[in-house]
Amino acid sequence: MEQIGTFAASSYTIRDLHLFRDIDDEQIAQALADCAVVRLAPGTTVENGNRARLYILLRGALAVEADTRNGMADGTVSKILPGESVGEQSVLDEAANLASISALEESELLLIEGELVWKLIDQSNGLARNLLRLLSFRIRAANALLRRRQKLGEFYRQLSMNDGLTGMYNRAWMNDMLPKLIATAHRAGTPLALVMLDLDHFKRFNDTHGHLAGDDALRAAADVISTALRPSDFALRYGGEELMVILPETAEALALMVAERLCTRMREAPIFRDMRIPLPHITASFGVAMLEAGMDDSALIAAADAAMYRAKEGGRNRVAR
Ligand SMILES: Nc1nc2c(ncn2[C@@H]2O[C@H](COP(=O)(O)OP(=O)(O)OP(=O)(O)O)[C@@H](O)[C@H]2O)c(=O)[nH]1
Repeated sequence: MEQIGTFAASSYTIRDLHLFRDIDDEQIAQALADCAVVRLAPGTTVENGNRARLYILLRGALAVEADTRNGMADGTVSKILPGESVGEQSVLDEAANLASISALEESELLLIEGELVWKLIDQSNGLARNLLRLLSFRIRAANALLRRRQKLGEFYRQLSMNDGLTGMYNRAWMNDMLPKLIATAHRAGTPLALVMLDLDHFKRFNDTHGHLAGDDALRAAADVISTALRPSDFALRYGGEELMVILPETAEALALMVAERLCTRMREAPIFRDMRIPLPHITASFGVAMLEAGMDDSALIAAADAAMYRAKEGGRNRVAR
């Protein structure tokens, strides 16, 4: 960063500076006359000497990266073009500018010390108004960025909580949610039922019709389950061909009825590899377990799993408890 002269001695005028737009004030031009104009070689960084300063780009282009020291930096880089300014917030905060400002190409900047900016604000309503406009624009842009990030975060969170093949919740979701649902049930003293189901002879289905047809069958099974539940129930893919249904506030008799209904719909659901040739129906074995006093998630899952194996042993395509 090399000082090449002063603003008065340069070929630039106050009209080149967006912050001073519509301010026709001779006094301001005079106040800026002695401000340094510096040149930055491409790739070099502004040395702000830990001061609050306003930089206005006169020529070239700058990249501004948010503060890299306070842990808030996330790689967002803004591009600054001629006439635009950097550092107005640090001047208003009277704090050193912690953003990293570097030249994308050979650039010239006007450097205005923080104290002078304050003096100019006292002198000119126009400057104060322009600064407010600029800050309001920055706040709006920052809010929009935040909203976009929130949406993206939510999108990735959902992606990590859902199974790619069936779209159902996955094991990660269950690890997070089942303990919470169990804690709520224990606290409120309401019943909670867990249904574990495993597709029958699925290895044979895969071996006979191919793995892609197996995937279709799994999707069909997920559809049967997901569409047959109340909005307050949850369905997820527990593992390979094992699915799970969580029924909060559901007593045993009702849970058994729900499981029977799912079992019937499963054996009746059509499965299509393509639209011409429907594949054989699939069935599943269902195990129902009720949350008992002192039970945690592992114990409840183990109980549902044991019930599901009883359904397998009992001949499959059935519900056991
Ligand atoms: N197509 C497909 N198959 C899967 C997927 N996940 C697990 N499987 C298959 O599911 C089959 C499960 O087989 P087993 O555990 O032997 O059980 P099964 O043949 O269903 O027999 P039973 O459970 O005793 O009725 C295996 O062949 C797995 O490859 C998947 O995402 N897609």
